[in-house]
Amino acid sequence: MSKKLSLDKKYIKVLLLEGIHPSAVNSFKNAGYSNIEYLKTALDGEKLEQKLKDVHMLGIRSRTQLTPQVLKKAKKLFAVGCFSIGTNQVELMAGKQMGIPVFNAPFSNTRSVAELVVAEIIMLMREVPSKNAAAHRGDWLKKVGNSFEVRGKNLGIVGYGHIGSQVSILAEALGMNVLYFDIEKKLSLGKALPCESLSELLGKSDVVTLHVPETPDTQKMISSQQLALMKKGSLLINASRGSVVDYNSLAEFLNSGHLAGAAADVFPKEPASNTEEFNSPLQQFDNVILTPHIGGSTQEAQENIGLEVSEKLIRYSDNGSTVGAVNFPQVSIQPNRDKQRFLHIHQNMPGLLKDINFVFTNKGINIAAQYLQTDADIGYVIIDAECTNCEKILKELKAIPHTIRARILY
Ligand SMILES: NC(=O)c1ccc[n+]([C@@H]2O[C@H](COP(=O)([O-])OP(=O)(O)OC[C@H]3O[C@@H](n4cnc5c(N)ncnc54)[C@H](O)[C@@H]3O)[C@@H](O)[C@H]2O)c1
Ligand SMILES: O=C(O)CC[C@@H](O)C(=O)O
Repeated sequence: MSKKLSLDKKYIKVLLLEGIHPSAVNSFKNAGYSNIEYLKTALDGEKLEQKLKDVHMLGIRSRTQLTPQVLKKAKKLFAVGCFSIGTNQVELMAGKQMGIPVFNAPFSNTRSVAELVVAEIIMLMREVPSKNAAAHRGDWLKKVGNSFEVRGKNLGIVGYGHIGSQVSILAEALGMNVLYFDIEKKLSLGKALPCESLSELLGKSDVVTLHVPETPDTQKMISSQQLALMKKGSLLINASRGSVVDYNSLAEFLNSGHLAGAAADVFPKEPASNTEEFNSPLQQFDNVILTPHIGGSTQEAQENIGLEVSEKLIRYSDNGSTVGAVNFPQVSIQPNRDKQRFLHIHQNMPGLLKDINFVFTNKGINIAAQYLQTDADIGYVIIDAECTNCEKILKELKAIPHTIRARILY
């Protein structure tokens, strides 16, 4: 066995923000990490930058914004875990250019979101939100009004990914006709039918539900123009991201009665903690369900996310594996404790691997195994070598032009 070279786990600082499920803390502890700080809230600005100064691994949910400026100041940060599906809160390209892989949990809360959406479809179709609000004020609204069964109604799903497709199955079990629109070709589940365009879907649906990621293309993808295409008396549900819908326009269409109701779980500006005030132009409407970004907030989902993301961070920290990273070349690798393991992250330039190998071959050091993956921007190589002068080797690896980061793992 080699002598111990890497940073001892007790010195690897893990910071978990935003009340991540305690399953993550247990998972780090079980893997030998003891330097863990756990906060219930998000941090921003100066407070976040100060806190990150000595942090090696950071866990966040959807509220902590990791901008290039914040990342640049976090000199020791070597990995980020988003304990969520969305990763739009992190500047992924900046992270990559700084050699920081970002991991997430792409599946663990999808069922929870789908269940909430199905519940909201039924509640909105039965006008429960406005009847409930009236009852709280002492008014008794016992009338059929515009209450309908969901059976036989058209549900339009925008974004037929992990969540959209589960909503599709559940809604079809309730007797709804499912239509969907996705920019990618998707396998239709059950009897669901694809639409050629967003406009086609909007014009045909009694309820529209949004399940797209936040991207430049999805910014305000539902605004006045699209709302005007929706059927009179139809419903809109947004549990994707706040930036996807122009809520001022939605408020106008609710005001005019063109839309019969809506549900929103996500907002362009969400409070950083439960003590901050929440404001939205939708607050004036009894026929709108407002929830505080809790689509994925169930015990089942949060426990699974805690385990899934912490395990990805631990595998990267322990072995160098980047499987599941959303901004990094993926290297799947097992530990090889009989050798010394080096990680080298560099800008993807021709000839760099030759320079890296020269550091070893020039000293007659045997490279036992090498794993390289690249993307258009960076290269990530793991080298298992048999060396005695590892610190010197590391120094030379760091000195290679276009190196972003180099470390000895063990
Ligand atoms: N409310 C919550 O608590 C909560 C929880 C989980 C996820 N989310 C949000 O839901 C989003 C979707 O989650 P998912 O797991 O289904 O993601 P996914 O990646 O599995 O599916 C997203 C789908 O949207 C499609 N898409 C992308 N851009 C599109 C466009 N312009 N028009 C039409 N389709 C487009 C993609 O091709 C993909 O099929 C996440 O990105 C996240 O922002 C919210
Ligand atoms: O946990 C949260 O803050 C919500 C995360 C959710 O929107 C997701 O993208 O998974």
